[in-house]
Parts: sequence; C-alpha cells; structure tokens
Amino acid sequence: MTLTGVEVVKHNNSKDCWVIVHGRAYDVTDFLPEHPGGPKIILKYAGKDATEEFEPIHPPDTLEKYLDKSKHLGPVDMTTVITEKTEESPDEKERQRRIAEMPLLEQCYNLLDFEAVARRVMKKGAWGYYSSAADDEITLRENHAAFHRIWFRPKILVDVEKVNFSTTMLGTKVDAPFYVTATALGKLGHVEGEVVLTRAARKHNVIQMIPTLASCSFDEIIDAAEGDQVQWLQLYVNKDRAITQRIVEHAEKRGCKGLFITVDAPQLGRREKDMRSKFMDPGSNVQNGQQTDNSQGAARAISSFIDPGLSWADISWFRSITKMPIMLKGVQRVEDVLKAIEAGVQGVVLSNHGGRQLDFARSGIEVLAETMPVLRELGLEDKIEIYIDGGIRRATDIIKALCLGAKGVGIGRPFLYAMSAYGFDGVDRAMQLLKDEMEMNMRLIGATSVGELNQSLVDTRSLFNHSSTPADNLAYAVYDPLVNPAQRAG
Ligand SMILES: Cc1cc2c(cc1C)[n+](S(=O)(=O)[O-])c1c(=O)[nH]c(=O)nc-1n2C[C@H](O)[C@H](O)[C@H](O)COP(=O)(O)O
Repeated sequence: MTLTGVEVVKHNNSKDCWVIVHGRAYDVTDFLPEHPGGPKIILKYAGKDATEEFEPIHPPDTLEKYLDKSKHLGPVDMTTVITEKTEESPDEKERQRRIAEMPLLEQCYNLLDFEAVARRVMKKGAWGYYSSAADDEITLRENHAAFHRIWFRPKILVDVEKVNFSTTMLGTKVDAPFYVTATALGKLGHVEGEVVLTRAARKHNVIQMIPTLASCSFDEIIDAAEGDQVQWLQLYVNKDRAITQRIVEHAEKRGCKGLFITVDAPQLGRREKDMRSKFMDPGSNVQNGQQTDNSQGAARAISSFIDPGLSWADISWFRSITKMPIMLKGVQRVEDVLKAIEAGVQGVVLSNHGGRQLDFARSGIEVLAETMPVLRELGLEDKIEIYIDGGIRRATDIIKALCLGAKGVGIGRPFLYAMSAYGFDGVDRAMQLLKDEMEMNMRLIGATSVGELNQSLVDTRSLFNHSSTPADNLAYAVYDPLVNPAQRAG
C-alpha cells in the first residue's frame, strides 16, 4: 500500500515519529533513543523527507540492515509530500554563483588547484570536515612544509628516454607509487561518494583503501571495482570485537588484499573547523548501536565506537582472524616500527592522519628519514613494507619518499577536493597530473625506474631542523573575533 505525504506528516513527534528516506517511510519512534547521533537530528525530519540529510552519512543499506522490518512502512507517493521550500541562504546563493564561475577542469594544473576550487564551491560543513585538522593545524601544514626541507641531488647524462614509475604494493602491480588513502564520508563531497574514487583508481591502476567510515556501503565500493582491481580495508577497531571480526572476515571474503588498522586515533582529534559546523548528524551505521556524542562536528559524531584500549596485545588476535596482510596505519616513531616488525605485521604507514589527530606530530616523511637508517643498521629494511602519507601534493614529494625508502605513498585530501569540485573527471585529471609530474621529475633526477630512486639523490640535512614552524594561520585568521566570519571564507 502506498502512503501519502499527508499520512506521514501526522507522525511528527518523539512519541510517534516517521521519516521518509529514498521514497519509503519508516517508523523510527523506538529507534530514537538508540540513534548513535542522538534523537535531535531525526526529530528535525519527523513526518518529512530526510533523504538529503541522511545520504552523505549513511550507506544506503543502513535501514535495511539495522531497522527492524516491522518498522518499514512501505513506499510513499512523493508527489503528495510537501517539501518546505527553504529560501536559499545568502551563503548558498554565493556558493551557487561560485559554482557557475568555477574554472574549467583544464585550468587545474596541479593538486593544489583542486583545493583552491573545492574551498570556493563546497558546502561549508563539507569543506570544514575535509580540510580541518587538529588544534592549530600546525601538523597539517608541517606535512607539506617538511617536503620543502628536502633537496634533490640529480644525476646527469643518464639515458632517461624510457621512464617507468610502476611498482608493487603488498604484491600488487600498480601503475604509480601512490594509492587513494582512506578518508571518511565521501558523500559530503560528491553525491556518489567513494565509488567515484574506485572508478578513478581503476582507470589509473592504483589501489583504493576503503574507509571504515565511508558514506557508501562497503559492498557498494567493492562492487564498483572491476576485474582484478585491488582494494584494501582501513579499519577503526570497535570496542565490540565481534563487530570488528565480522567486518574483517567480510572484507577478506570480498577480496580485500590488505588490512590497514588505524592506530593513531584512540580518540578522533579536535578539528575546530569541523566542530564549528556543529555537526548534528548521526554516525556511520557500520558500527551501529554505539552511543555517540553528536555535539562536536562530524568527526566526533561518527567515532565514539572506536576502542581506545587497542594495544600491541591485539595484533596476535588480528593475525588469528585473517590471512590478509596486516598493516599499521598511523605509526609515528621508529621504536614502533621495530615493535611492528616484532609483532609480525607486514608493514606500516608512517602517518599522522593528515594532521587531524595529534597536533605537533611529525610528518610522515620525517619519521621515514628517522626510521630507514635504523632498519638498515639492523638489517631489517626488507622485513616490512613502509608507506607514508600526509601533505603529498607533488610528484617530487612522492619521489623524495621513495628515495628515502618508502614503498609508496597515500594521498587523501587532493583526491577528495578533485572529486568534490569536478567528480570523476577531477580525480582522473588529478591522477594523470601526478603521473605526468612523475615522468618529468624522474627524467630530471636521472632515474628510469622506482628501483633507481635512493638516498643518494636527496639532501635531507635540514629535514630535522624545525627552526621555523609553519605559519599559524588559525591564530591570524580564525581566532580573531573581530574578523567578520564572511571574510574568513577567504
Ligand atoms: C582528509 C581526511 C583524512 C582522513 C579522514 C577523513 C578526511 C576528510 N578520516 S577521518 O574522518 O576518520 O579522520 C580517516 C579515516 O576514516 N580513517 C583513517 O585511517 N584515516 C583518515 N584520514 C586520514 C587519511 O587516511 C590520511 O592519513 C591523510 O588524509 C593523509 O593526508 P593528506 O590528506 O594530506 O593526503
């Protein structure tokens, strides 16, 4: 039986609450107190169509998976649903104007161009979530600034006519030494979410790391892959280990070729741009049923399930539940790389979560430069695969990382910004630009393959010298209460 909007709108309070999602009505009255994001955000849409708010945060199979079938009330004749025509806010009008004026895709010549465009055209909350980092965002800027303290020592008169920058990552042959790293809530930037990144990764034969907190369902992202396309799983470990075990076993069954356990986030960092958007929406359903503090931005609203008790003692359990290579994502000092080798994992990502966790954590590239000499001295450099991520915006950043011993690098925000501004075409162009830069810079450095990239090609003497901390933009621009907020939009 098809319901009408007139019937649904009668059920609009905490005692009797129906919502419409994707053209179907659901009785969520009993679910209100269990909702990870709190009852408030649902009651805002009681008796109404909640699809637009629901979309970016919940994979489409959420209600199917987690709401008792008796509460599924069936289809709604959407022509009878009165949607409040909210007057476009001045912000939204300005954003639409900027979208109409945005540069042509061909006018984006490097990854930072995508950031500049995304900042102008994305919704505030989405930009706030993607761009934000912890506290004063010093590490966010240090991640990129650190690469500027490494200089090249190029070789000349090398026949560099043929350059090949393909490599292997955890045994998978890839066309370039970068992968799409895990970044949550892809639908905040693009209506299709993470599957856009899947298609671009496929086209460029690079690997995609699927985030635990994706907007798309895990199976949607896996199903969007084609042929022998390789994907990895990024895992936030749940306090309820049965949920974690289910996720890991399902990922292995669906063909994931790597388990990246995020170890730098026992609690998600304090990201003030994100908090300012006072995120009121609930968490991702993947870890459904966990209580969530929804008062502090998207990050906090989606992460209360994460287990701060995760420790080295858990690694043997992970090795007992999966055959996938186990990688630790978010290692930040050589002592823990040595512990990772002892614990028997297959690799690490030297990373500070894109500056979103501990402010003043060092950049991945600096930790790499600290780590490799110690591993070489102990004869352990081939024991595990080492990746870095954070602040990689140029192929020269990638080449520096490989010269210092990384197997490859993860890239986050640039692909999100390219997707948010230009969709698949944006990510496709971003990856192609990086590949073009790789080819040119490998030639200029005098190397024809990643195997030829080594320590002798870089000068890292000033890398460890933190004489100038990156400018504290937040102190200048954000904290000044007198600055008119509109001007802050920049
Ligand atoms: C930009 C971004 C990064 C996130 C991310 C979300 C965004 C929007 N999220 S987060 O919501 O929890 O913070 C994740 C995540 O789901 N899991 C994770 O392991 N890393 C997460 N990261 C960190 C990411 O995997 C890389 O470490 C980081 O993005 C690399 O830095 P760049 O962005 O400068 O490339």
